[in-house]
Amino acid sequence: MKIFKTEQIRQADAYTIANAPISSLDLMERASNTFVRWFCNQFVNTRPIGIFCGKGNNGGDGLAIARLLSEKAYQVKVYIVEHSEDASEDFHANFIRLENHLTSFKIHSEVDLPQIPANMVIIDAMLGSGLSRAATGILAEVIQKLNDAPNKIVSVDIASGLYADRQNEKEDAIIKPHCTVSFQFPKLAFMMPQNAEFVGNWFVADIGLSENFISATPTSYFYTDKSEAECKIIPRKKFSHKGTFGHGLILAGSHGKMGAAILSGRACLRSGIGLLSMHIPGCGYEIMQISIPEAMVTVDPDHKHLSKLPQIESYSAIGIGPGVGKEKVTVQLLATLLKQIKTRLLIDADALNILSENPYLLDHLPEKTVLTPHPKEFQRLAGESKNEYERLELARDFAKKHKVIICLKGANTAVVLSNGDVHFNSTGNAGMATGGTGDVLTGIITSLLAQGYEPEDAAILGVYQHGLAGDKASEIKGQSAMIASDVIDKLGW
Ligand SMILES: NC(=O)C1=CN([C@@H]2O[C@H](COP(=O)(O)OP(=O)(O)OC[C@H]3O[C@@H](n4cnc5c(N)ncnc54)[C@H](O)[C@@H]3O)[C@@H](O)[C@H]2O)[C@@H](O)CC1
Ligand SMILES: Nc1ncnc2c1ncn2[C@@H]1O[C@H](COP(=O)(O)OP(=O)(O)O)[C@@H](O)[C@H]1O
Ligand SMILES: [K+]
Repeated sequence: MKIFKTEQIRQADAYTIANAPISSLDLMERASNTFVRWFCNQFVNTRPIGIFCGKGNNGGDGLAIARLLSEKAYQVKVYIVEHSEDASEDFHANFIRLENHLTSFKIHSEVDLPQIPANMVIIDAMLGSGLSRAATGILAEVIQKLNDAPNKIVSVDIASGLYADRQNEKEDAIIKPHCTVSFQFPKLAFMMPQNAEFVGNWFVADIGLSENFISATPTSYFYTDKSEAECKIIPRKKFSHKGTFGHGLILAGSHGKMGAAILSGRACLRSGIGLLSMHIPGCGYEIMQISIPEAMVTVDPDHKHLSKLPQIESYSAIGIGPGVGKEKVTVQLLATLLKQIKTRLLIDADALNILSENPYLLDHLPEKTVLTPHPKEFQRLAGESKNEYERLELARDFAKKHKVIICLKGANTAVVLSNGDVHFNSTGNAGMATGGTGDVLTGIITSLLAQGYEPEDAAILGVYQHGLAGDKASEIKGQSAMIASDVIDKLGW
């Protein structure tokens, strides 16, 4: 699914109005109807509804929603926050339509603020994607009051006060909704961890903007949903054999960290690879043979750390990093690997930290190497950033400069391609914030690379499958009890 910036959403709006054709008022009616259909599935009509409207088109939506809900026998109270003398045309039109149904209450100043019954559901339609400056004055006061109340809040299109695609200041007044119903596209703001409390659960309501415009308009931001992930899967053919699915090599583990090697190896085998070899330090030999009988093992001459690169010519993909540490001998091994490698490569964990501490190695990264840093590893690699928008831009610049693919891990992992495109992931949950889940991701993506998936697809699909397995694991174990091995158990499609 594409993610458009505010300006492009406005253009999609205008294009649809001109070409559908449909009047802008009818488009607002359609959007409001879509919202109302969603709302009626969530909330019964015995609960009182309070709709807080601004005076732009977001407020116009609020007025239309008020009328449509009252037609469905909801008890609706409409409050208009008088932040400006002027109102948009469609706000006016909906204000007139509403007059026959309901009286509205104007909020000019703090004294006009209503008492809010505890069971009232609040619909936030004060400011939408037209936000051009921070909410101040009476808007900020209403936002503060609603945030302080215990009531459920549903934001129309986007929380009032939240910029759709740029950074807010810390002190900005922004609604903290329980959920947001966004028109046609998710907003870039929804992908940023720092905005979690200003988004809540979010849903996309298809309001029928022009398909032609959407498909013809380029964007750098995407959201990987089920259908997009599934269409990347290459089916296994009936007469295929283990040679069809590649032979991967994972270099992982050190004394005390053999678990990382085992997790990545198991995940790799559970993701469809034909053959897997593990290169590990001497101390891990028996552990590995017993834990993963399906994997072949090459043993490093060093007992505790990886020090010597094995023969690598025969592998279709190589993954390196989980639990390897940063010993000098391991730095040397990575440098040799970068010089010799001719196949697909994934670099994770301490192997990324080695890159950060030896930046000359970055010049030797093969094109389309997949890097899987968590935020701290990324910071070591690419430097500090003031906020998550800046971090994303830093990742895009880094990926373009070094022609690599970066999986910036976290909720909504951002897969940043070497052309600067960003694919945010839709799966996964906070139960995955536990040691070893990153090693599992290394195994999955290495497996897909070995099977011949293009690195872009291996990264996007691997991240999706990892999160999906995490979601299945959390259904059974719950988020607190699940561990990385549970994620591996739930792999497969
Ligand atoms: N294609 C779409 O996405 C559609 C959008 N619609 C609605 O239209 C909204 C956008 O409407 P508008 O562009 O009128 O903008 P808003 O309703 O978000 O903002 C209203 C007006 O307030 C002013 N304003 C901005 N920031 C302010 C602030 N901090 N304090 C006071 N005033 C401020 C601006 O001049 C803006 O035009 C969307 O969020 C959505 O709810 C729907 O009606 C129909 C279709
Ligand atoms: N809150 C979350 N929601 C979704 N996924 C998460 C969350 N927290 C962590 N994850 C996922 O779990 C993995 C953690 O990786 P990492 O930090 O490298 O762990 P480790 O080094 O212990 O293996 C990443 O793939 C990340 O996207
Ligand atoms: K809103």
